[in-house]
Order: sequence, then structure tokens, then C-alpha cells
Amino acid sequence: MALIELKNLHKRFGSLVVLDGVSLSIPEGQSIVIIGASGTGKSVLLKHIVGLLKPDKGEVWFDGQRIDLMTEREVDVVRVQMGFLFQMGALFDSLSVEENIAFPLNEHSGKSAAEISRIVDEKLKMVGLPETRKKMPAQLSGGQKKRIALARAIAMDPRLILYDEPTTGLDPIRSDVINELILKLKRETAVTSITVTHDMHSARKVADRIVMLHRGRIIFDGTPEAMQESAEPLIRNFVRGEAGEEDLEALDMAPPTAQPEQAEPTPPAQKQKRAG
Ligand SMILES: Nc1ncnc2c1ncn2[C@@H]1O[C@H](COP(=O)(O)OP(=O)(O)OP(=O)(O)O)[C@@H](O)[C@H]1O
Repeated sequence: MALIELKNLHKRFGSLVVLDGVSLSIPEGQSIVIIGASGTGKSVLLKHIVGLLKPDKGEVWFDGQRIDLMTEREVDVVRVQMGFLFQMGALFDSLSVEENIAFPLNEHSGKSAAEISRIVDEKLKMVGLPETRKKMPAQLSGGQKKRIALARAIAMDPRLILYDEPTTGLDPIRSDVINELILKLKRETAVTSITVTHDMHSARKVADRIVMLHRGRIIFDGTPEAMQESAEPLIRNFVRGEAGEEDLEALDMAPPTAQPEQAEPTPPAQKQKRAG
């Protein structure tokens, strides 16, 4: 049985149609990456999966339970099985690293202080930062903060993890540490994950399956290899990071038809340097 089942989701805000019939079935243990241009509804889709938004039409199922008809309280119970690494879901600045990771456990688990402390240790080891236990978030780098936020996201051993732009704002090396952590978690816990990203390197690395959204619809659903080989212009342009006709039209620019002739390069203005 699929862990997540989205059936024909429709969502609009006023006259803006954001989801226009999205159906998606995600089996347990799969690592799925959702890509697509800005504003195509990726975050809106995630919010339906966690029950923060309700569809105008369609159904959202988690582990055999229909969540789009649940009350807020009922959804809260289901949400305990989900871990979030959201861009905005920063750490609580006034709490130490260990208090941050212990937070969901104190709120929802009913476990003893000793057991919670053991879990905090285990999760810190998992993300490779045991030495930061007593630190405050302000003392951590951006990459370390993301890793601690990940430790907090997995504190409750969720069945599903949602990563929203997990590598945004990190340099390539630190981004890759996050990719490796996502893979490590998948290997060691067989958790199901949904990652929203613009980072194609990250997408190719962590995905078993890539789904591309365009104007509220799924226009690609397949393996990273199949995506790489796709001849469909919208997909090819996105994968290669090239602006297509539609994007250029929006800028009132024509797509380049031929390579412009190489102009004589203008040398940069010489800076006058004086010794002494
Ligand atoms: N609560 C809301 N009320 C009104 N409009 C909304 C709301 N949430 C999202 N939208 C609109 O829906 C569209 C899709 O937004 P969404 O955040 O899902 O895009 P996205 O694909 O995640 O983009 P990005 O890659 O830039 O994060 C946008 O035009 C956005 O302005």
C-alpha cells in the first residue's frame, strides 16, 4: 500500500489555479523529489500532504487514512509521524541544540528524561554533530543549523520526511553534506521522503523518482536517468538550467536563434596600483 496517495488534487487561490488535477502515489521507503519552476505549486502540494491546506477538490491519504477531511486535532495526531525540514522551520534560538532536538519528544512522546537524552545523543550522532549538544543556535554555521534541524525532524522516528529546499543557501560542499545525510537516513531507516528543490545536482543524487510540476500539473514522473534523457523541451531546459521560449516571452525577449558572434572582449579598466 502507498504511504501517500494524492487523488486528483485541485487548489486555487482566488482566480489563480495552483493545482490542476495532481495525482501521485508514493510507496513506503521511496525517496521522491519534486521539481518545477518558482510558483508552480510545489510548496502548496507539500502543505496538502501535511494537512496545512485543504484541496478544493480531490483527496489526500496518508497510510490508509484520508486526511483532507480530518479536523485540525485529528491531523495533529497523524503529523507526529512526519518530520519536516522546512526552509522557514528554523531552530528555536532561545533553546540549546539538545533542547531543540528534545522539543518534539517532550511535546509528543511521553518518554522519560533519560530516554529523551539518549535519543538526543543518537540523533546528534546520526547528523555527525555530537559536540554541539550544549551550544546555542547562534553559535552554529548555516550548514550545522540545517543538520540540527534535521536531527530534530527525525527525533520522533517519522515515517515520512519532507525536505523543502534543504540545500538552499549552502555552498556546494555543505549542500553535499546534506545530500549525503538524506541518503544516509534513507539507508539506515528506510524512511519515505519528499524533497522539493531547485538544485538538480541534489535532485539527481537523492531521488529514486523525480516528479516535475508545471502549471499545477505533473508533466514528468520517472527516474533521474529517464529525466536526463527526456527530449521534452520543458524538461530538458529545466534539467540544463536553460531559459525556454516561455520564460523569455515573459521577459519580452526572443529566444536566441543563433550563437551571437564573438565580440572583441573589452579589457577591464586597469587599476592604478602604487607601491608604498
Ligand atoms: N495561501 C496562499 N494564498 C494565496 N496564494 C498562495 C498561497 N500559497 C501559495 N500561493 C500562490 O500559489 C502559487 C504557488 O506557490 P508555491 O509556494 O507552491 O510555489 P513553489 O512552486 O513552491 O515556488 P518556489 O519554488 O518559488 O518556492 C504562487 O503563485 C503563490 O503566490
